[in-house]
Amino acid sequence: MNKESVINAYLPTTVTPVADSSDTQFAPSNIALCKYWGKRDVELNLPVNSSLSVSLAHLGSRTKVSVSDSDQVWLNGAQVAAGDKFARKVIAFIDLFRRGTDHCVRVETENNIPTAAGLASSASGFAALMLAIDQFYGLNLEPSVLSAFARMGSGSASRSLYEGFVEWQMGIREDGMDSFALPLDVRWPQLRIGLLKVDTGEKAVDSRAGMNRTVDTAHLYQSWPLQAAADLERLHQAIADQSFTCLGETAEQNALSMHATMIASWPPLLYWQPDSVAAMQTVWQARAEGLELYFTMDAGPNLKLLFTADAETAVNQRFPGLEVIRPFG
Ligand SMILES: Nc1ncnc2c1ncn2[C@@H]1O[C@H](COP(=O)(O)OP(=O)(O)OP(=O)(O)O)[C@@H](O)[C@H]1O
Ligand SMILES: C[C@@](O)(CCOP(=O)(O)OP(=O)(O)O)CC(=O)O
Repeated sequence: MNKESVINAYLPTTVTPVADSSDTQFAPSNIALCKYWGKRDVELNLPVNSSLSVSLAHLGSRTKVSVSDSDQVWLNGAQVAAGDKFARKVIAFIDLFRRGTDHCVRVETENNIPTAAGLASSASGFAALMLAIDQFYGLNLEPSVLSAFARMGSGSASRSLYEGFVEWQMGIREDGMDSFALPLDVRWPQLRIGLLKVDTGEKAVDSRAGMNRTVDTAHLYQSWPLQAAADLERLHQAIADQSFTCLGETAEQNALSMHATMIASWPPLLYWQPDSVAAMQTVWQARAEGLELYFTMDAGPNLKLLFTADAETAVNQRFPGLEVIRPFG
């Protein structure tokens, strides 16, 4: 099944831009505590496993779509060349929705997180774009449909439609319309996330290519779906009990297990840099000294530290200048 045929079933045959649709739409970035790693359908971004994330509050993408004389994509105030991969992906996504009409669009987007550095810019980017498209064409789609459509842009974008804890159910349908995310009705005001930026340059192998390479070449990947299912269950329990130890241990082991499958692929994929490993060792040393501090990492060299409000001063002493996010305000 392709994206067009899935979307056709949910949209009118032609869509027209709404006259005064000039609002900018915001979507937060998110960091998975149980990762999405591997697809059962590459075209629709249908995952092998369900995943669970926490959104990064004010960090994310702001996007606006308007009518223009030519198709244009602007990122952080600069026009992106039409042939650039970034622009091509954005316009290809717009094309899924503007069938039957001949207008051109100007897409303006701002990321207040580094782009393509393993800090989940694709998640907030496609979620904000989906919200902007929904408004631009006056579609008024339900959140679950917005999430499923955003997933076709980038899997992790399905979770960036919401604040707080979010679960993306893998679903079983062939068209993937049961594969969308929903927020968890639980808050954890003491939770803190520290962004430890080791390198914010664009990574050589993006998540999509890294994920496909792992599924195709790593025998170790066979153990991943079981690990992810068990971790998801443990995270639900940890969140229900507000047990930070269980949350931190599960998230860290989940991230390291994902990285183990990457390292076991061919050619090998190692997103870590020496400073990433040094930071992990500092976290482990801090824990050995009694500080409740854990980390998670996506497909990149940067760490996201997990801790609670009472540990903030001690964490800052070990990681001076750390950018700290309060996901629940
Ligand atoms: N504001 C945005 N609007 C639309 N698309 C975006 C936006 N920001 C990023 N993207 C898309 O996301 C891609 C980067 O995704 P990639 O998965 O490589 O990195 P990441 O999302 O930063 O890292 P990860 O998903 O591993 O945490 C960009 O090349 C672009 O296609
Ligand atoms: C490691 C991850 O960040 C992978 C994210 O992958 P993407 O959502 O960027 O992949 P595509 O669906 O191919 O666009 C884990 C996660 O966010 O769950």
